[in-house]
Amino acid sequence: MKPSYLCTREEKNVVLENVPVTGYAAEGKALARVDGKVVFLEGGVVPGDVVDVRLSKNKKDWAEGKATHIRSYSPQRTEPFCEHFGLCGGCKWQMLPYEQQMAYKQQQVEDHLRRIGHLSFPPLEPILGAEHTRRYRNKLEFTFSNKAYLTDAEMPAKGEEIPRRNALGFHIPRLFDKVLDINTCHLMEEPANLIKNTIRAYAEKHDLSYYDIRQQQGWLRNLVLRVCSTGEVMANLVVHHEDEALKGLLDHLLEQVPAITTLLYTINPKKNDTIFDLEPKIWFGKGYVEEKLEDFTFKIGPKSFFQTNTYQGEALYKVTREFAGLTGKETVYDLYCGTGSIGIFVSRQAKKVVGIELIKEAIDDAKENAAANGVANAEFFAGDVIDIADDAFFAAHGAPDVIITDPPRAGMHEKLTAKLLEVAAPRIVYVSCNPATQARDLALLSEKYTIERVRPVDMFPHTHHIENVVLLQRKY
Ligand SMILES: C[S@@+](CC[C@H](N)C(=O)[O-])C[C@H]1O[C@@H](n2cnc3c(N)ncnc32)[C@H](O)[C@@H]1O
Repeated sequence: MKPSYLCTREEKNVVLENVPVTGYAAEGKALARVDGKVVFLEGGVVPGDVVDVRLSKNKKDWAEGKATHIRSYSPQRTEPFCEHFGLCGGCKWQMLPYEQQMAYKQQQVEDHLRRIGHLSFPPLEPILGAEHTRRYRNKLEFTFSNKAYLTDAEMPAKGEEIPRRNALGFHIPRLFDKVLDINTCHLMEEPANLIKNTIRAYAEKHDLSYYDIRQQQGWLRNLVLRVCSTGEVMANLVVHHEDEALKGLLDHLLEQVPAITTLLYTINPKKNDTIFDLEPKIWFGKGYVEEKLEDFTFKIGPKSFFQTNTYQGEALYKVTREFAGLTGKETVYDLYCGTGSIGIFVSRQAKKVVGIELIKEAIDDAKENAAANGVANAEFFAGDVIDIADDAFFAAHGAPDVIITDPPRAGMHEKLTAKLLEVAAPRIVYVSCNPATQARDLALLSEKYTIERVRPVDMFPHTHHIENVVLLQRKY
């Protein structure tokens, strides 16, 4: 049967054979076209592969499925570097050479601006790639589970009992209680793996229980690590309850890993793993670490937000500052400012910086970071940007010359884009971690603005994620 016939019917579980993969779509899904219909593909395939696909969704204009068999491999492919490739949810693009990953990311930004935003824009400036393509994250969170994910090869025959194994690693996407045991992760500098493996060896030797999230039983829950470019290392061990085993474990860890500069533990008796509403306790050290962007120092506590790739974070902020075109005379608004890092980074080139952020603790950090860096021309305000940035606020703090906006993945609220059109600052620099919502927002802003510059920045090599910076200039 010809694939085209199968694909034109709206049936699920259809298998298409010999499908050439042609590109990437949003969210890192590979893409094929079968008889004019777009097919989104999962299953670790890359453009140039020819695959068989089992469809899980089959609509009139598009379908979705998983590659069940790779008939021929793309010449673009390269050998993945990680032993956990294919199971772990991170570094999914490592079978593509880095140059190729960047080309796809750049293409994706361009496609979104064109197809979603229907925008006119100048040629994109070359994507700013990373020098550190591995071990680039300053934060990682590992999970303990008494239910290790078992590969097909490890699964017993039908009818036999499924063996139980402990795991310390990452959640398997879409399987909330299954954790993939990670031996070596390539996302963070050492001593990240050493810390993780030291704790695991001690826990196994002393028979310490790993948490069972379904049964709500067990002791060891999470391990949050920060390894900073400054050399500082913070570990926060999350356990279910106070226990006498804690002292032995933490002291052993400090002895084995002298590079740890601060060690904390957090008691989490809750059903879920979030620790933002819990108070970590300091076991050793000052209780926080410091990161540097140029010569600015940022204090990072166990609950603080900070760009997870310090090197590319700095690169992103440099592009943002360059696009802002500051001369020292401008009033700059930093919307969605987090812990104020962009605002602080541009403060020396601005007359004044005004930051707005939803999370109060982040604003507390922003104020502290500004003071610690001797930044006296920045003010930070906590609250929803839609509520705060009203006429009275702009009147009180001054008409903006430049607005920098860095919203979460969902992009800006329509009310905010409407407000930005009303305020009509001469320049807007839009930093985005989701070019799809950015393109949507830019289309609204195009009523009064033209796109002057576009530059993608790669913050997360080997993933499909992409950051994009756009400079908008008021038309009149
Ligand atoms: C992509 S982060 C940007 C952080 C910051 N610019 C940086 O570079 O570290 C988006 C931020 O927007 C904040 N946020 C989300 N919704 C918001 C809202 N409605 N009003 C103000 N801030 C919001 C989040 O808490 C988060 O800190």
